[in-house]
Amino acid sequence: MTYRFEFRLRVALGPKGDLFLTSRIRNTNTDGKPFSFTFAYHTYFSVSDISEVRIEGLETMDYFDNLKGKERFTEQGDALVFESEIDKVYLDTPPKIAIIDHEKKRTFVLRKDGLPDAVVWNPWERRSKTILDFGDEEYKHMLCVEPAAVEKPITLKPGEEWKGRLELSAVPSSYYSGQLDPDKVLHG
Ligand SMILES: O=P(O)(O)OC[C@H]1O[C@@H](O)[C@H](O)[C@@H](O)[C@@H]1O
Repeated sequence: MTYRFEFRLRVALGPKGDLFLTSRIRNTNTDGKPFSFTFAYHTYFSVSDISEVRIEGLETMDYFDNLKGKERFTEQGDALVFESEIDKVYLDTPPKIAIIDHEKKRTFVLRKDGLPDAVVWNPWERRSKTILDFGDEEYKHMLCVEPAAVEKPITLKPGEEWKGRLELSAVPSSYYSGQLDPDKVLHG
């Protein structure tokens, strides 16, 4: 089935280097029909060493595990850490998520709106080798955290518009330096 829609992406850089991405999708069907879609910003973050980074903001969240037949689980531990392939869709996530890179003394802060879910993906060693445009060792230095609307597709009637906003900031500090209170990052 084909649909007419308009997609607008606004990319803006703030004075401190913050990146603002605003997507707008409008149903421009002339036949009166609604349409549904899912959406994700496939944002790849550069990290020092995947085994040393952690994500705060997703602990205790429910997720679908794409590596286990999309079964639903609940995250138990503290911050998320990584030691093998991951492809999970976290559901109803908070508006702020932090990727803490202790070695680089840098934290990425994601602020999102209109994007309830968050995909977390790293192909790790074995799968990396099957991805043509992905170097065999690159998985060590990247992490995808993708603000998304995937669990519940968005449905737009003709004329209706959806907006999904993402703000990315890199904070030149670390959790341990004391300059960055994780609680303030996530809830401030
Ligand atoms: O290569 P892309 O489009 O950035 O996608 C990478 C990954 O993105 C994730 O959203 C998917 O859950 C993975 O299965 C996928 O492989």
